[in-house]
Amino acid sequence: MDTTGQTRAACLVQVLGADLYTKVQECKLLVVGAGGIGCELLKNLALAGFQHIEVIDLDTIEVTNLNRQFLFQKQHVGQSKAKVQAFAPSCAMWDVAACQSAPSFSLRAASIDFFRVHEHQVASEAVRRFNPALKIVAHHANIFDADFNLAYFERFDLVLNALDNLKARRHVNRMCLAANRPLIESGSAGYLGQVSVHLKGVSECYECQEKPKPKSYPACTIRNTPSAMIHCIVWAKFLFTHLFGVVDDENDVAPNPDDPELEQSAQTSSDSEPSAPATTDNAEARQSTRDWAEQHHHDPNLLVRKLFQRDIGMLLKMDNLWKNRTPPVPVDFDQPLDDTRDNSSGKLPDQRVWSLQQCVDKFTQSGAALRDRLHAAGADGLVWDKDDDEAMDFVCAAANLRARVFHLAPESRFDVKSKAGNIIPAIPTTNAMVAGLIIAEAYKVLQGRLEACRTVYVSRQIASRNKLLTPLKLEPPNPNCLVCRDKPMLILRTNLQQLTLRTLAEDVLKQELCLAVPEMTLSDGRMILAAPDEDDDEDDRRILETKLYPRTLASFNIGDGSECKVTDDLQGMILTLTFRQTEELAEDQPFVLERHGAVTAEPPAPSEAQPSTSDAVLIADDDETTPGSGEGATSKRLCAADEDDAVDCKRSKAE
Ligand SMILES: Nc1ncnc2c1ncn2[C@@H]1O[C@H](COP(=O)(O)OP(=O)(O)OP(=O)(O)O)[C@@H](O)[C@H]1O
Ligand SMILES: [Zn+2]
Repeated sequence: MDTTGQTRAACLVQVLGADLYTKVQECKLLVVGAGGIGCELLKNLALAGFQHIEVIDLDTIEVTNLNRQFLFQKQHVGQSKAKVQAFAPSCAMWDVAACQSAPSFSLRAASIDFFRVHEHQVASEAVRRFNPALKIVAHHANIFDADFNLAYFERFDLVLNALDNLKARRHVNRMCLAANRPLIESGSAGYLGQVSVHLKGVSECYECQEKPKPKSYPACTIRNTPSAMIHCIVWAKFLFTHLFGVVDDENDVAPNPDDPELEQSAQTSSDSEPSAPATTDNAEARQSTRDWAEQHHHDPNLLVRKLFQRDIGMLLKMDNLWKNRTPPVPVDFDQPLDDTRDNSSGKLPDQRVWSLQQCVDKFTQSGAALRDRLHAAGADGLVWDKDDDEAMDFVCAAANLRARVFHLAPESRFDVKSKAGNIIPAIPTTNAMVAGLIIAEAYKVLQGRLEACRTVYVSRQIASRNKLLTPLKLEPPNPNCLVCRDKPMLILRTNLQQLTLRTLAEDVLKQELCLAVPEMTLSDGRMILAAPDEDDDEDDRRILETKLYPRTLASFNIGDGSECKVTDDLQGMILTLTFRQTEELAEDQPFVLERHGAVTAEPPAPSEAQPSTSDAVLIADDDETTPGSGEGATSKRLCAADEDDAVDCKRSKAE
């Protein structure tokens, strides 16, 4: 077989039939995400004969992507994923000869062969002719950008998601519903994978079934009484953001004298022995760690003593906390630090557990480097990233120092990184299977064989039918879905005297409901929240931040039973929110959102064939909570997950 585009086309016509091949050629595709699945998908799309593709990805290529994102090579590190992808398949377009010469017919193996052979010729004209018709437009951008609006989505026949986070997936789902475009969703986590098809009015939308929320921990456990290494890691990440991120005292990790456990104990013991004062009279306890650090020029040598000696001393004074717990032991910096734990022999540096002295050294070295970077960054501050070595060293050292203080087993940098970065092993084979399944479903959508579309699960254990893949019929839309149901209504139960407009806008609307640019209008016509306008200047923003956001809902005359209309023009969402006054919510739960007027039809029962982990597959790699951008119902809880949703929850480089 020769390798001309013509031969390829002839083969495709034979395999697909002329009708479907024409549809494939004419189909305008949007691919969102150009990572592990996205790379495989793009290669498949090119080989499958698709000719009009736009791809959007906000990220740049990292060395850690190279082991499984085969369209990328070493020289691409630092470049836009979307742009390199757009270039690679059209230039290096699939040398069929290379495929055939591979010992087994493996396209991925062939691609590696191809790149090895043609590394310096990828742009050559000879190769270009393999698929001269393929046009890929690449956007190095965030799918939330206003440019990708309804009109943009309407330009496509089909949207394919290859994302890694819930927030972006939810957004694309809404855009596809608004534009009435079919969406094929995909995800993988280790050996598990999933592909699902979402057709407006025909099948469930991506949000018809609620997804599990990222794990969070009570703030008091994190600040005062950690009992597991993950608590120390969450603490260390908040410490990083508090010290080096945008100034926000919500992220302070200093001992918390308002721990409800202290109050309870104080009440129960009020008749007997008085509890030690919770150090509220201590000026240092009231000063934020960030202020303290700034006052001391972020001196890491002073900081390490404050955090692991003085602050621990403060915690020890809250003696009610230690009645039933082993009290922490501050690091004694005046004694030689115990260096006995050295299990390094034969292990890679990242797999070694740092000694106490090494932790202190790493803390001070990375702390000094981060301080300098903070000075250069100015008000924007730094954002934690597991692939930023200094940031990772800082978190690893701080978490391990805290672990030792609280008698917890220290962990290697490798283990801390997988927890802090919420790393889920990514297996290229699973990604390849998922990408193949996406194409199979795309063909059915193009043929209009909607009844033949399936949600397909890839599982490790061969299911009862002795197959790795479990296809399930699509479920009809959930009549209670907040997103695809007509005129959805919600009830917000909260203390209207306490809940601020900021919490409503940032935590309820943006975080919980995943709206991109929400607006709120009360039933008397007053608009209390407007989407930012291009003409908005600094003053407008300052007014929102300093005058409107801190106001309670009651101060806007919102009372029990008040209603407001919430809209999001970008996502085409309109919903009604009814406020209900309550003072009975738990301390760490400032509000509860409920569906109103829910249709009582039984939600579709999960099929037995569905792998129990299936839900997690699509979102298991998700971590949305951004310290500093509000944590929704978790505002008194601290999330294990990473900051910036989109770019975090990375998959590992393993396998
Ligand atoms: N809001 C968004 N807009 C555009 N692209 C996004 C958005 N959110 C996530 N993505 C992209 O989706 C892709 C998902 O790919 P994948 O799950 O393989 O993660 P990865 O970032 O490539 O891998 P790793 O996390 O291990 O570095 C990423 O390239 C990411 O940049
Ligand atoms: Zn729905």
